[in-house]
Amino acid sequence: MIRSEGTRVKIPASTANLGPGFDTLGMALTLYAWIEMKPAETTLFHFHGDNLEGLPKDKSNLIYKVAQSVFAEAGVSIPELEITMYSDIPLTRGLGSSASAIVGALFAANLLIGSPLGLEKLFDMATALENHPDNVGASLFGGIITAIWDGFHATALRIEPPANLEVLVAIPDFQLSTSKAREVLPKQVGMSDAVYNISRTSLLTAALAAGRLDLIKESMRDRLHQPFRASLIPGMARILEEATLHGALGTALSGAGPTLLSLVDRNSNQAEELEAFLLSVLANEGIPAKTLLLKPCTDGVTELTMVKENSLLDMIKGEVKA
Ligand SMILES: Nc1ncnc2c1ncn2[C@@H]1O[C@H](COP(=O)(O)OP(=O)(O)OP(=O)(O)O)[C@@H](O)[C@H]1O
Ligand SMILES: N[C@@H](CCO)C(=O)O
Repeated sequence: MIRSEGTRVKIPASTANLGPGFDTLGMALTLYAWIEMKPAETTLFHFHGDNLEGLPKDKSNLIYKVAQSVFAEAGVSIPELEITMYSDIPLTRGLGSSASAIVGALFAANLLIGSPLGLEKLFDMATALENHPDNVGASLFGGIITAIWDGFHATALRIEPPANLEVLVAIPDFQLSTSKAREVLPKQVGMSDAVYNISRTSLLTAALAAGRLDLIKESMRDRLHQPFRASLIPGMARILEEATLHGALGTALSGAGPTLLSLVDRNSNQAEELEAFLLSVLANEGIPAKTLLLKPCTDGVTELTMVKENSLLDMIKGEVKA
């Protein structure tokens, strides 16, 4: 059954890796994108906000293509779609914009045809498109996720974020694509570096599950990707080294960067000092940046109730950041 009135969904941004958990750990964040999808006579896009500028508005768009993959999987034909989107998630900055588009498109398209595909199937499809499960798992399930991918199936376990955890992100004013940030990584790693990361990923996962914020500082360190990516983000090495002196529980590159992410204890009252430190280090390198104080988002992608008289923009007016 096709819903002719269309569907609306809200998708959280995400951060990936959390330092050592390369391609494994993800966390949903309280920063969102919204997608409305309807069957139409001719394919049409309405993009709102600064974060979608330059994206294609034809059938080559990722959201259109992902929606068609859902219809093909379910044996349904809806060749023309009207797609409306608003996003507060900056593009190509390490906050999971591509994962939010993929998860939103999969979820909205599946709802449009009566949800024949289960969440686990959508997770496999999302991971196959993104190539790793960390961002898409967080946007799909919410909270903190630890995930694996065998090339066909993704498996994730969701962890409830500690109640006092906040997330300060410093978003540099330049884009860095995931593909470019993966090109600088080595093809092989040494055993001692692998052990360094496995042990920290395990400790960090257990610390987050147990609410042991005191263990975050040491367990967020990484040797598999951040040292190689540091050359792409001036100021990053100093921030990773010194942010804990300014109130961070731990700091990491968010996803493939260039955003830098610090975990903060809400009760520490040090977010302002940390924000000033992050901005001054980046400014010293000649990089303008902005900061956002976010929380882990406990919900994954959600369906919004369609109210015909209310456009998507009317509906989300009170919620958007920009
Ligand atoms: N709403 C959208 N519509 C179409 N394409 C999109 C949309 N959002 C993101 N994309 C595509 O995803 C690309 C960004 O993906 P990329 O993986 O490089 O960065 P990111 O997802 O923002 O960061 P990270 O994966 O490090 O968290 C954009 O250049 C664009 O091609
Ligand atoms: N785990 C991925 C996240 C970015 O998409 C990476 O670090 O390349």
